[in-house]
Amino acid sequence: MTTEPEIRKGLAGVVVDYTAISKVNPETNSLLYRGYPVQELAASCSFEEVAYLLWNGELPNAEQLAAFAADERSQRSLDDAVKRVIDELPLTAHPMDVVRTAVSVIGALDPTWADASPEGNLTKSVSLFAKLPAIVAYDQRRRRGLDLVEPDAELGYSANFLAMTFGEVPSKVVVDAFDVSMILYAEHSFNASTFTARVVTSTLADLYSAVVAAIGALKGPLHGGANEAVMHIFDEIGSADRAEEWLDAALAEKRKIMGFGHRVYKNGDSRVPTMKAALDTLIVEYDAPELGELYTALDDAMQNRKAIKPNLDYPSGPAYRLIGFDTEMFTPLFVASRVTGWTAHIMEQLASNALIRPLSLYNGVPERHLE
Ligand SMILES: CC(=O)SCCNC(=O)CCNC(=O)[C@H](O)C(C)(C)COP(=O)(O)OP(=O)(O)OC[C@H]1O[C@@H](n2cnc3c(N)ncnc32)[C@H](O)[C@@H]1OP(=O)(O)O
Ligand SMILES: O=C([O-])CC(=O)C(=O)O
Repeated sequence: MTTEPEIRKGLAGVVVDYTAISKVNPETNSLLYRGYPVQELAASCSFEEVAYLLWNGELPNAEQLAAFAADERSQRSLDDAVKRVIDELPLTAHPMDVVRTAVSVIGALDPTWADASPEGNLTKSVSLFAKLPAIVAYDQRRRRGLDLVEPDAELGYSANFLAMTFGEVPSKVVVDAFDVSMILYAEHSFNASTFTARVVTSTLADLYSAVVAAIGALKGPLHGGANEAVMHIFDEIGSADRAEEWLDAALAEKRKIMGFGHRVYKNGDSRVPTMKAALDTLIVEYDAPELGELYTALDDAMQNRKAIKPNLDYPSGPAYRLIGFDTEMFTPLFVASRVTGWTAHIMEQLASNALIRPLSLYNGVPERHLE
């Protein structure tokens, strides 16, 4: 008698490989990047330092950081060919499609695309890290009928990102909150988009192909697209006093409440308290208490009805709204951050590669033959 193999839908609970990049521990509700708690990194480091850590395994010393920052700052501008392609894309294209296309064009223009050595892939990773803010900022501005703002090599990553988007550097509170969001979004083990990048890499396709595929996976509302979807929900609800009534109707319709729930964390996402604290600073900065009230009202109602905790997308959506980004730009912001984690995983996959090719159990029509 043959026993049927166990099928784990969605690979839930399946451990597929080792990683030394990050550890998600739902029991202790913690997240470590290269051994460091992400909360400590968010409190004491810049996003540039965290990117360096993810790629190199150690935090940079002052000299290494200066060299890394100079390298990043020198690569922030977009090639004219990339700008032209972005200009050609209609405004009906979702900003994630614009980012995906722009990264694809950058890959096609890179004559060293096939160099998959660790040095070659690190060079490509830093280049994408440096250019993604320009892509996102340019797309945000063109949607508002505004011209591109050139990068400023005097500014750090987040201050420059915001200056390229809004034409000026906002207050330190805003830059710091944005930087914290970039750090928190950077890496999260074998999530769907990172696993996608690893699957593509496992075929020995190039880094750009893996990143483009990962962007596609991140777009969906069950993954990165949830930060955008949270804001649509907030707009539907309108104000805190309507949250319970809205939630009951949504649950009665069997809707998934975006920004809540997680495949790995069942007792709350380790990053939420840090991002909620950053959101709170923005609520004060922009004098927007009603947004905080709505946040709390929906969260409280969700705990009463379903006891499902918020994930990182729940506080980051309203934070990006307050900073001034259009809602559909939120997931591209996630891309700008997660490109660090994706590329670290691409290099880790290549360092000990095995083609990723699981099995399936056939349940179609039995064997049959042409007459
Ligand atoms: C940065 C990130 O990518 S974090 C994730 C962002 N995604 C979201 O916020 C989308 C909303 N959340 C969800 O859809 C889910 O919680 C996921 C996809 C994130 C995780 O889902 P899974 O691990 O597959 O859990 P699953 O979907 O099986 O949920 C288990 C139960 O909780 C319910 N549930 C889970 N999340 C939610 C939610 N957000 N709203 C309503 N019910 C939910 C499910 O309906 C299911 O109920 P059932 O057992 O009665 O059918
Ligand atoms: O880990 C996951 O499944 C989703 C997530 O939170 C992330 O990618 O940051």
